[in-house]
Amino acid sequence: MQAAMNCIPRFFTLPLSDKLKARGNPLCRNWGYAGAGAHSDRFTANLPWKETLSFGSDSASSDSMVADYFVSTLGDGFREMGAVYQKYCEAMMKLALSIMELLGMSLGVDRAHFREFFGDGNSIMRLNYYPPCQEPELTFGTGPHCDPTSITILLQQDEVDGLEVFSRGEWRVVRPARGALIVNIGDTFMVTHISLINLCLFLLLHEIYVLYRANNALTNGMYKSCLHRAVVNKVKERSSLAFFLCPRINRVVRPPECLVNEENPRKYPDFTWAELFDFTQKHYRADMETLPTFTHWLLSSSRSHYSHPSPP
Ligand SMILES: C=C1C[C@]23C[C@H]1CC[C@H]2[C@]1(C)CCC[C@@](C)(C(=O)O)[C@H]1[C@@H]3C(=O)O
Ligand SMILES: O=C(O)CCC(=O)C(=O)O
Ligand SMILES: [Fe+2]
Repeated sequence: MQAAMNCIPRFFTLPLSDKLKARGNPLCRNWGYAGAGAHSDRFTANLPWKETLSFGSDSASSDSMVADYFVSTLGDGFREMGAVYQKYCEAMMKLALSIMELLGMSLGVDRAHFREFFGDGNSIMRLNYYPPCQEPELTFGTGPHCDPTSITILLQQDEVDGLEVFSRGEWRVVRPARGALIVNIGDTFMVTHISLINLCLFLLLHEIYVLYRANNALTNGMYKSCLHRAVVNKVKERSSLAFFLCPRINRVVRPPECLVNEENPRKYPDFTWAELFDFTQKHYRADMETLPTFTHWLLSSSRSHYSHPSPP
């Protein structure tokens, strides 16, 4: 984990000409380097005070996808960095699937259920780099949002506050703890009537702080996903590593039968992860209202709902 954290400033302090080699990607518009005032090609206001490098991490498609991305995009001089992030993404995927197994056990479904649902997923790895800002009160590193993805495993740089979660009516600092990972649950994933205490105890034993309030498509409207943000400061740069677990791009997101009944009718239409992801990339900047806004957008489109052809 430390090697992965140390590589962040090594990349972002490169000359801009080197970083721009990673801008854009033919495979996925979300991948690549987004420069100072990230996403200026996508948004015209409230640009986040950060630079990011995002890339795919699909264990199913190749066992050297991340390493290959760094060498093919940035050159042979980045072979070692690619190897560090290849290993890091493999470890995050392994952890994420174990968390999914735990959630499956807590839900009373077969422990392989979510492992299979996400095992061939199109996950995203993102390096966040937040330079110091002279007027931090006028901007955000990453504005208030719920991750549209399924779960996020976040590693924060030590000793620099930045991550905040909205809980019990106020913004609360999630203080970095050496060696700790933070797991937050996003719009796509389901956390249902599960004994979250057990989940927290399990994860805390592994020094993983679980930020949850999750409801989402697969929960059929029972909880809200974790609202969080990253603030910046005048003095210290800050880095973070976000591993976003996602299902396969064409996987249909729908709640299990046991969550839908007369008292609890379907609240979200069937949709594929590609539809939600594309919505956040082409039509709407993910915030705390992404899922309801997406649902309204989807229902007002002509596509038939609730009856997506069953996934391949
Ligand atoms: C699917 C994604 C879109 C974002 C990266 C991943 C999960 C988190 C999303 C994001 C960070 C939420 C805040 C707004 C955003 C535009 C950002 O600040 O980067 C979002 C990402 C994105 O759309 O690139
Ligand atoms: O940098 C952080 O602490 C949070 C980043 C985040 O929320 C994100 O990238 O989705
Ligand atoms: Fe986030």
